Amino acid sequence: MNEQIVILDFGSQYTQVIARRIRECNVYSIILRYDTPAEEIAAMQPKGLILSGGPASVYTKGAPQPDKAIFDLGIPILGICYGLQLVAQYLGGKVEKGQKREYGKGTLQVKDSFCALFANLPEKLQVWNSHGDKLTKLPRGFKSVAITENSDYAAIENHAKKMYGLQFHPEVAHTPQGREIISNFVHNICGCGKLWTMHSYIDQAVEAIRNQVGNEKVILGLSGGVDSSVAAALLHKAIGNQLTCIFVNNGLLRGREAKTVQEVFGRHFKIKLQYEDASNLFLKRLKGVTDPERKRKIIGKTFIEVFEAATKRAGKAKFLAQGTLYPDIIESVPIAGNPAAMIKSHHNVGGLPKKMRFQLVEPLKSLFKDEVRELGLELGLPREIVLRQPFPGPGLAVRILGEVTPRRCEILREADTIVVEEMKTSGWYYKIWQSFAVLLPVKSVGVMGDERTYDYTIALRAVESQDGMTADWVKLPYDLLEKLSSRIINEVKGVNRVCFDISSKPPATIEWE
Ligand SMILES: Nc1ncnc2c1ncn2[C@@H]1O[C@H](COP(=O)(O)OP(=O)(O)OP(=O)(O)O)[C@@H](O)[C@H]1O
Ligand SMILES: O=c1[nH]c(=O)c2[nH+]cn([C@@H]3O[C@H](COP(=O)(O)O)[C@@H](O)[C@H]3O)c2[nH]1
Ligand SMILES: NC(=O)CC[C@H](N)C(=O)O
Ligand SMILES: [Mg+2]
Repeated sequence: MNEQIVILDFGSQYTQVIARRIRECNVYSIILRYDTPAEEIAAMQPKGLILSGGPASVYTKGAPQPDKAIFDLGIPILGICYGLQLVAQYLGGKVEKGQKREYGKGTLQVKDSFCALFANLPEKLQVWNSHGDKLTKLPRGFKSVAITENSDYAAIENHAKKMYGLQFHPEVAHTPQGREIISNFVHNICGCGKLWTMHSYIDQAVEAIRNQVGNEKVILGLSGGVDSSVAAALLHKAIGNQLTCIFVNNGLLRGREAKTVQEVFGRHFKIKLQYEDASNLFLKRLKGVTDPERKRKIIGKTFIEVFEAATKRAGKAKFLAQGTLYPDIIESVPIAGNPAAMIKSHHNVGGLPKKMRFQLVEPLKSLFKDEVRELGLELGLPREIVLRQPFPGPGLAVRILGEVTPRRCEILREADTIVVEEMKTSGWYYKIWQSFAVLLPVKSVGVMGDERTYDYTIALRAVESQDGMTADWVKLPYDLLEKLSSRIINEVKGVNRVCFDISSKPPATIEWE
């Protein structure tokens, strides 16, 4: 069993970030609901417990409370923000509504240089706060080990019980030395080694896959995206020829996508690859359709049809593998007023129905995206695949505004190829979340070689984002924009104008449809 740290989630928007930071310290961590019974936690034998932040106030009725028995497990506990307030309140301290919210940067002054949380750190640290409540009386047995401008209890400690609390957020990037604080907690206080690496994960995962699958056959839908590609490489390592990958060409792929997938997986890895060219069917069904949601629905439905027919041809298999990641399965605590309402019928497009007649193999379901990338590189997948930018399931169809026709696909594909090339050459491709071209259905007048043109417009989009939920447009250098514009207009027939999208999300979205 892995050494692990358990994080109880009280609804903080940063809970997953805490888990990732711990794993970056080469320690396995999992997130559980705040009310998970202490017995269940004890059975997992964690080396330490972290109580996350959360939007509630500990003194209000109905505020989320942990099973009180967690305080008697005898393992180190670190409370962050709401977590600190819980620890303090439970052990007899006092938490009240503060005079004003403390939000943003603050300076932490470490008062007790012997506190293990701040080992090897300077006396003054920049930290990031986001709270309105205030600890006004320390619980018995605790002392204050650090203060900020606004708080005498920015960090508290009960050395004997190994209980700690931080009023600020060590997990966010705005606390530059937060990583060291978390490392101090998991290594020095909880005594974890550095056992969690993608290299060691491979052996573990291979064994688990073999145990689950036995001699049965496994089918995997391979999109060429990061998740299914890494799943394919891992499964192939575990079960070799028992794996069949199905790759559907929906006619909406990028320039060399179909070739790359066949080269990398078929020729290089020698994975059994079933190539389904359904591009004509998809394009036929999209004919005349301009509504973005209808396009998505048609593509999603057609994909399932094609995939199901393909699995029948692949021969009898008991298992279907999926590249499900950890963030997909974390049962997070719903936060009141969460605005993640349905804006686009995402992320199920290209997905498969739950009720297919297979049992599931999900070898990536305990991993975060950055871990999946690292794993892919460990497994020998090319950087071109592992470090690629996200590409939406419905493909170029949501980047061709209005009707999707073979001719328009061709134009966008050529422009897109230029964008990818130039972004890579200039070094920007791997620095940002996404960069791509969008084909607008408007034509405008231009002049080329003394002749009048009346052609399409390409919009360029480049965004910076952490998770795709919010995004800022990237201020690409003018000379790069100039290069992109001149290459696209000169090389792509049918385009005589290039624009640059300077909208952030919200209120715009990343894709145009
Ligand atoms: N063109 C395709 N051919 C075969 N399978 C596909 C295709 N597109 C999607 N899939 C399958 O459907 C799953 C869900 O697709 P989706 O694009 O929504 O997921 P994803 O998280 O982007 O995964 P990936 O990074 O593997 O693309 C993929 O992981 C893959 O197994
Ligand atoms: O797998 C996917 N299937 C989809 O249907 C889909 N739609 C958008 N995206 C990607 O999601 C992120 C956010 O996109 P939006 O701001 O356009 O909603 C961006 O990274 C988009 O590229 C999709 N990914
Ligand atoms: N970020 C948090 O955990 C906030 C805790 C609590 N709701 C406060 O405002 O103080
Ligand atoms: Mg995908």
